[in-house]
Amino acid sequence: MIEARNVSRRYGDTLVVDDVTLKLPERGVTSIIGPNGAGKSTLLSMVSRLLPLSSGTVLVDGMDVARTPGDALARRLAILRQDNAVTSRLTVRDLVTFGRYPHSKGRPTVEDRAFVEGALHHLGLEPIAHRFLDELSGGQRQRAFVAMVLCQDTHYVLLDEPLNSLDMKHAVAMMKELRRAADTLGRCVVLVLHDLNYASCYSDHVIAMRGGRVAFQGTPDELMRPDVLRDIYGMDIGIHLVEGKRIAVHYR
Ligand SMILES: Nc1ncnc2c1ncn2[C@@H]1O[C@H](COP(=O)(O)OP(=O)(O)OP(=O)(O)O)[C@@H](O)[C@H]1O
Repeated sequence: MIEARNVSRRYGDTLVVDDVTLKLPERGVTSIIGPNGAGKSTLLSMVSRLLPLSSGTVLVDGMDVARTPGDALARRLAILRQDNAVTSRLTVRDLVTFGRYPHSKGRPTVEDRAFVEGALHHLGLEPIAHRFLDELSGGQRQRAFVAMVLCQDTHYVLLDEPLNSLDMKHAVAMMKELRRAADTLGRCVVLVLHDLNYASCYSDHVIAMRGGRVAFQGTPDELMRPDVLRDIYGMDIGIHLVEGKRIAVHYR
């Protein structure tokens, strides 16, 4: 289980994550939503130790992330960051193979290669596996980074805005792939999402942040109510039942 205890992060005098205590569900898909600047990415970065905490503790399966060796954490938790800079000339297959590093230490086995091919297949990347990352579209590159993260084969999969740059077809395919990881592989998938309808249709649990704090936690049905959404976003959002699902409409 991932547990945050009284976690805060400040920049100068500004608290951007303010005394957050929460336990993430051990399995299934959890989405973190909320307005720009609410602290979602900062929280995810602290959970994965990309960013040090100003105060508090994060435990992953009871291990304090501040004191856990990097390779031990990398075998349990993988993260997709929002800003994936491409610094060298890698092919899609090279990048995805990097995801196996915590297991292979740079010497991929037959099993590692099978994971790579599986991830390329599941993200629809086989036709472009030989292409260089700096020659791809934004959405193709995003799918390659997600494949790398899934290839790490960790129980905890944290993804900061995985739908960035994806068209509708690829966004739906991505959410179905993440649901598959949760449902058939038993993973704990945690996503930062901006689209309420993807969050509500594909998640088991939703956490909303606002002003550095957790403003809401619950099921998609509990989230998708005008009063709850007004409290989170400070705007009127209509909810309509479509094919039994609560869909948010905010183009008014
Ligand atoms: N390096 C930094 N120095 C100062 N302030 C920062 C820094 N990084 C983030 N912040 C501030 O921390 C706050 C939270 O940022 P964060 O990226 O966690 O928000 P978010 O909820 O993920 O937002 P978004 O939806 O826009 O991605 C913002 O006000 C941001 O300006």
